[in-house]
Parts: sequence; structure tokens; C-alpha cells
Amino acid sequence: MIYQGVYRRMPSLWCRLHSTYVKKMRYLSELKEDDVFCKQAQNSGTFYLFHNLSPFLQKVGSKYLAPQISVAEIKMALGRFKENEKIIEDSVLIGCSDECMAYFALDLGSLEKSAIESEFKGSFTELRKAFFQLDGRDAPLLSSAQALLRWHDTHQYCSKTGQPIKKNLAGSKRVCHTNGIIYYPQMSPAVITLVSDGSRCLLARQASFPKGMYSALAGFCDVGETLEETVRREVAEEVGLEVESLWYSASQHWPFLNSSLMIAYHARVQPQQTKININKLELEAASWFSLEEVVEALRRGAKSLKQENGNFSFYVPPKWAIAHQLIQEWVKQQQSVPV
Ligand SMILES: NC(=O)C1=CN([C@@H]2O[C@H](COP(=O)(O)OP(=O)(O)OC[C@H]3O[C@@H](n4cnc5c(N)ncnc54)[C@H](OP(=O)(O)O)[C@@H]3O)[C@@H](O)[C@H]2O)C=CC1
Ligand SMILES: [Mg+2]
Repeated sequence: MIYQGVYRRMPSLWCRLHSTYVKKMRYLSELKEDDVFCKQAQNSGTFYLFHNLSPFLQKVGSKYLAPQISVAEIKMALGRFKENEKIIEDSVLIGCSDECMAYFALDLGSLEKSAIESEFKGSFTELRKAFFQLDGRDAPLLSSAQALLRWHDTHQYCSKTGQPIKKNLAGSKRVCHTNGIIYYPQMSPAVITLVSDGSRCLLARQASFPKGMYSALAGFCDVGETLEETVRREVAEEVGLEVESLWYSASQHWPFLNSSLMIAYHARVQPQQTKININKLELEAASWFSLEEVVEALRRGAKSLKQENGNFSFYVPPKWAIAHQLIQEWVKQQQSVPV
């Protein structure tokens, strides 16, 4: 680590030499490497609170806000609840401001929920319930915070020795002090693929989806697979089609159910090989949709209209889901094709 410590020794020179983004990334990297530096940052940083993995939120109209709480306020509240301040060291580093003020996430699951809610005037709300009403900055911050807190909660012991493993202060790893094994937070990579035959796109639904919602095909990567192989396998497994070509779109950390890294692709099948053979173990339904139907679904948003025959008009995932972005891209691309 060539840059280790430079920020602390010459902060003004450092700030002049580097862009805000580089400065922030180097600062965060130092906090992950150095517990003493991280401890100082905890004493001047701000905190996002959780209770058994539900974030602390305040509702303003139809939106949820995730308030940042200062360490002083937390210490005061801990004093009132007769809780040891050491609990602050259980927090995990989740980012920093442009001015390099560190953000931490702290789960206060050991304290009484209602007492903290009335102390800070808000409520611990399931992330799934609030996710789509959070603003563009809070949603990814809270979802990575929740993933990190969950990983620490479920990885308390060394799987080789059975001994407790200790978190570094930033929460970027845990170490077994009997054999030196370092455990890093794990992610599950999953692909999500919007299949097209050139004029229509294929959307599917699992039985667990809200009524009427259709999405792109998704599936977890198997060990040893490339992402391209996962796309081809999942499309073959779930709808019985063979992918002819594919291209990458974007990626997204997805907190549900247990947090995965979604890697999004567009894929094409040959127009003459489009007969869907759906795997009923994984999907409830899958169909080809025309451009007009998809445009109408995007316009309608997450409102599932019950039709006279008892079926629901279909709709697509909300705008922060990467599936939505894939569908939007497909629509744009179709609309730009000369007729
Ligand atoms: N952001 C977005 O726009 C969207 C995100 N998604 C997400 O994509 C992810 C994958 O989609 P899904 O269709 O469910 O995946 P799959 O098609 O791979 O099917 C899920 C099944 O795979 C098995 N599985 C294999 N590896 C894992 C793992 N690492 N974690 C969990 N289950 C695993 C489980 O089966 P078993 O229990 O039998 O072992 C599970 O029930 C989900 O997390 C889903 O929430 C989906 C659609 C849209
Ligand atoms: Mg799937």
C-alpha cells in the first residue's frame, strides 16, 4: 500500500493533488487497512442505524429518508439505555462524504426497538418495504450496509477451527487469530438477461412475484462458470431456448433475498427458434411481449389492473431494479431501428 498514511500526514497536499473521487476511495481504503485510523473516524463519523437488519427511517410524505446520526447523539442515547459504548465498534464502514467524513452502519438489535425509535423519531422499517421509496443515494448505501451487517452476523466462527473470528474495525474482513485465516464478505453473482427475438422480448414471472409483475430471466452463477455460460444455461433451463448472441449492459447490488451482485445482459435468440418451453419448477409463466405492450407496461408503472377475466395486466419491475433498465434499453433500441 504505497499511499498508506499519506492522507493523514499531508491532508492539504493530498486534497490539491487528487480529484474528490480518488481522495474518497484512498481514504476509505486506508480506513479498511488501519484500525486506529478507523477508530478516529468512528469518533467523528455519522451512523445509519439498523435493528435486526431493518434500517432506521423517517417517512416524509410518500418517501423514506435515512437519517445520519452523529456519534455524539448515539453515545448520549447509549448512556440513557445503560448500554456500553463499545457497541459502536460493531459498526461497519459503508462510505464517506466528499469531505471525507466516514459513514458507518450500526445494528442496535440488542436494544429495545421502540425506545430507539422514540429517541430518534423514526422507525425501523423492512428494507423490502422501503426500498423503492428511498432516494437515489440512500437505496444503494442501505442495501450494501445491510448485506455487510448480515454477513458479519452470520459469520462469527472460523469454519476450520470453530473459534470465534474477529472483525476489523471497518468491517471489511474477519480474522481467525488461531490460524490467521482471513474471511472476506461474500457475494453471490447472478445474471439477469433480457431475451429478444429481434422484435419481441421475453418476460417471465416466478410464483413468488407480486401479482401481474413480469421480469427478465435471472439465475445464480454456478462455480466455475463464466457469466456468458450462466446466461446461456439459465435461458436454456428456464425457457428452453438457445442464446445466439449476448452483450453486457450493467450491474447492480441487489439486497433481496440475501444480497447478490446482479450482472445484466441482453441476449438474442434466432427469430425462427422462439417456442418457449417453460420450466415449471422455476417459473410460473413466460411470454413474448411486443414493443407496444412493453411501452404500455412501462407507462402504467407498478399498478396491476385486474381485468374482467380475473387476470392481471402485466407490469415490469420498478425503475431502480436493473431489470427495468434492461427493458428501457430494449425499448430505446427497438424505437431506434428504422422500419
Ligand atoms: N434486480 C432485479 O431487477 C432482479 C433481481 N432478481 C434477483 O436475481 C436473483 C436470482 O434469481 P432467481 O431466479 O431466484 O435465481 P435462480 O434461477 O438461480 O433460482 C433460484 C434458486 O437457485 C438456487 N441457488 C443457487 N445458488 C444460489 C445462491 N447463491 N443464493 C440463493 N439461491 C441459490 C436456490 O435453489 P435451492 O434453494 O433449491 O437450492 C434458489 O431457490 C434473486 O436474488 C432475485 O431476487 C430477479 C429478477 C429481477
Ligand atoms: Mg431464475
